Amino acid sequence: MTTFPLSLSANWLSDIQTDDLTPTEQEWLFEPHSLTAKLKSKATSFSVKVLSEQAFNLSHEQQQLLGCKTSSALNREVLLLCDNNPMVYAQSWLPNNQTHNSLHNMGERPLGDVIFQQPELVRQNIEITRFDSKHSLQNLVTQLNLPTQTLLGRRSVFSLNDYQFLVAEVFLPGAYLYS
Ligand SMILES: C=C(O[C@@H]1C=C(C(=O)O)C=C[C@H]1O)C(=O)O
Repeated sequence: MTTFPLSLSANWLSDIQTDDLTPTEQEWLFEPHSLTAKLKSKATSFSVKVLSEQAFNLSHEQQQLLGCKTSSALNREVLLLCDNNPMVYAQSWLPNNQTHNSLHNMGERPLGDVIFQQPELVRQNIEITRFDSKHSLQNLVTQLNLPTQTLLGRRSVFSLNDYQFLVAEVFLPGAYLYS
């Protein structure tokens, strides 16, 4: 039985040694625009499977990352699928805010299709990490019948005017980034 939210506890680095990454890994990890759009450009069909969407308090680290006084947030966890193959596990943290609940209850619409349409969107720096074969994330990989392997992930804080939210993405085995 999977308990959400999944832990993405890791050593997130904003200055990872890029010479440890292949050009393809760098291309995907540092993609500044919508990952949804990039995946759609590679696939015949694209879909979002919502794994969990729930009210959940931000951790102290997340509150610091977001400069957020409140801890209450909406946690959203999805799979992004290309041609019905799960490519990315994404976890977003949307602080509760009277003015910005437009990103709540997105259902199977990808966040990226909404936020990248907004000219005021600002993406702060992208942090990268690796999840080794012992990380608890591998339970999801096994449930998806995918092979255990070291996984690459990225996360960044986005701002829409004075509203900050956190998006993390983990590239699953078989993702284009590993090709
Ligand atoms: C932020 C984006 O939205 C994508 C879609 C998400 C969702 O629907 O929950 C979450 C993270 C992203 O992979 C993007 O396309 O870059």
